[in-house]
Amino acid sequence: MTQDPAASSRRSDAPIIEIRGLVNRFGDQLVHDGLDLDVRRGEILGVVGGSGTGKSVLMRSIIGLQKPEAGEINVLGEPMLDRDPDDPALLAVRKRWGILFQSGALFSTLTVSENVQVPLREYYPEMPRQLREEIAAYKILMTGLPDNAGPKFPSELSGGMKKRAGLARALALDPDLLFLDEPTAGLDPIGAAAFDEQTRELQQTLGLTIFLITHDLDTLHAICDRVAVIADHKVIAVGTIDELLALDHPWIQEYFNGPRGRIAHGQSRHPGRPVAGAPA
Ligand SMILES: Nc1ncnc2c1ncn2[C@@H]1O[C@H](COP(=O)(O)OP(=O)(O)OP(=O)(O)O)[C@@H](O)[C@H]1O
Repeated sequence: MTQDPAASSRRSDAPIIEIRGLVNRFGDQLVHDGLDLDVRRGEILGVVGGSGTGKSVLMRSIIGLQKPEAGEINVLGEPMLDRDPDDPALLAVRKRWGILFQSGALFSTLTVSENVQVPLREYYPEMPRQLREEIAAYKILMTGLPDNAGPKFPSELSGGMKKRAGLARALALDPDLLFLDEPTAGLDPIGAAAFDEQTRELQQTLGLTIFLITHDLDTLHAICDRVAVIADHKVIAVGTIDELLALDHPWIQEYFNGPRGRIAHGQSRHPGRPVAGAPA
C-alpha cells in the first residue's frame, strides 16, 4: 500500500524537522553531501561539528536563507524547498519559529522593546500598538531581563543581556520551534550557565523544540536531549552524549572524550540536576 508522505509528516509523533539528502556547495567547496537529520518534537537537539563543517549553513537552509543544491526539508510537515516564498502555508510555518542568531542581530537603532516588536509588526501589522508593547514587555520579563530593559538600546546592554533580548524577540510570536546559533558564545561561564538554565526552563514551560548550534560542551551536557554531529559533509551520528561516547569515530572521541569534554562530562555547570538525556 502506498502512503501519502505529507500525511505521515503531519502525524503528531512525526519529527518537527525532517531533512533528507541535503546538498550545499559554494563554488568548488562542498559543504553538505547527502545530509539527513530528524529533529523530534519537544527536544533540545544540539548540533556540533568542527569549525566550517556547515552548522550555520544547515540552519540557514532550514529557515530559507540558503538555497540548497539538492535535498528535501520538511518543517512542521511542510516542504520548505522550491516553494513560492509568499505561499501562505510557508508563511504559517515561519510564524511558528523563532531565531536567535549568533550575534544577537538586534537592530541598533531600536530599543529592546522595539526589537521584540519587529516580528509582531511584520506578521500582525494590524495589531494595536499598546498590545504590541504589552506582549514585548511580557517577553522581556520571560527571558529574565529586568523590567527597565525595554527602553534601553542594544549599546546599553551587556553581552548576556543582548542574548536575552534576542531570545525575547525570538519568542515574540509564541513559537513552537526555536533556532539558537551559538547562544552562549562570548558569555562568561556564569552568564552562560544562567542562559542555559533559562533556555531549559522556557523549553519546558512552553513545550518548545530547540535546534541549538553550539561549541559549548557545558551547554551540551546541561540541556541537550540529543546531539547531532556533523563531519565528512553529513550528520555522522545523533544520540545522547553517552550514546555518542560509545562510538568509535575519532572526532567524536576527541571532542567528547578530550580533556575539556571529560571535565564537562564529570562536572556539569548545573550540579544536582541530571544530565539531559542520560539514564536516570
Ligand atoms: N555565503 C557563503 N558563501 C561562500 N561560502 C560560504 C557561505 N556561507 C558559508 N560558507 C562556507 O561554508 C562553510 C560552512 O560554513 P558554516 O558557517 O556553516 O560553518 P560552521 O560549521 O557554522 O562553522 P563555525 O563553527 O566556525 O561557526 C565554511 O567553509 C564557510 O566559509
